[in-house]
Amino acid sequence: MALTWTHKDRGEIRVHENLEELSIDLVDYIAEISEASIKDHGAFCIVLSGGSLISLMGKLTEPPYNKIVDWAKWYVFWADERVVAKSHDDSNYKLAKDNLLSKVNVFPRHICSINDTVSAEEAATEYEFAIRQMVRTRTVTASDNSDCPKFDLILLGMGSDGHVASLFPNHPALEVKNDWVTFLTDSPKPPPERITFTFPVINSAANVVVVATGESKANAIHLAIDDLTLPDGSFSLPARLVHPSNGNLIWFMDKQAGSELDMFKFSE
Ligand SMILES: O=C(O)[C@H](O)[C@@H](O)[C@H](O)[C@H](O)COP(=O)(O)O
Repeated sequence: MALTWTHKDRGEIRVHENLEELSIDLVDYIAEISEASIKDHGAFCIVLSGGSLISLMGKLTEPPYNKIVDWAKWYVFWADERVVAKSHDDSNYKLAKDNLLSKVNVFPRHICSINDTVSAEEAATEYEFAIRQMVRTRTVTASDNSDCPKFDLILLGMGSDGHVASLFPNHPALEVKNDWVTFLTDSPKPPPERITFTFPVINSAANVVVVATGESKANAIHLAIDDLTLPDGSFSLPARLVHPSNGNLIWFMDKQAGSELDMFKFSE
């Protein structure tokens, strides 16, 4: 049984017994937001990340989800991407294509991945331009209160250092305000060249999910959710900067990742 609660300003927290239970809850939630978005504006604009998130979404390729989700209305984006060839094992696009997108009926033209033949800087510029065109043509909804897209759902993994997308602790990319997509050539986690959505875009989404599993994430989850004063400011913990201004935030985790949360400790 999951332990769930709503934190006064950190959104909803769902701590699951195991990965099986977490993945069922996650795909149920994705299917629900997909249906609601399509009913509301005829499309579902979903943003993926890399890491274990993709295997946790695997049940979407199985019954009943593969039959009930309206894949033709999906538009797929990435919160971050490694600047490598799309055929490279490090590519987040390849990870999602091999394990998810090739198994369902999303139109290839609705899959918005980066240009893998240019530099990180050019790839970021082109990716932002492509998204701006999609906002202009209203495929992607515009935010009501910022100059940003309002994605229906942004799915983020979280590293044990608290990074989300390719926004790493104390990196200047955390402070980018005027670009939707920025680039790194010095990522502390390899590969070094990446593009990433910036916080203004993440925090303009209608729904944001952070997924964290395993004991190595427990301290970062505690620092991101519980009311703590961080010794060197919140820039040391990117996950703490996930704060949708006008949207919902849900944290999906297993009990290992949630084991240092105040609420989880009190409930034991
Ligand atoms: O680009 C990357 O290096 C990864 O995509 C990374 O950002 C990942 O999302 C987190 O580290 C969580 O990964 P796990 O869920 O596999 O721990």
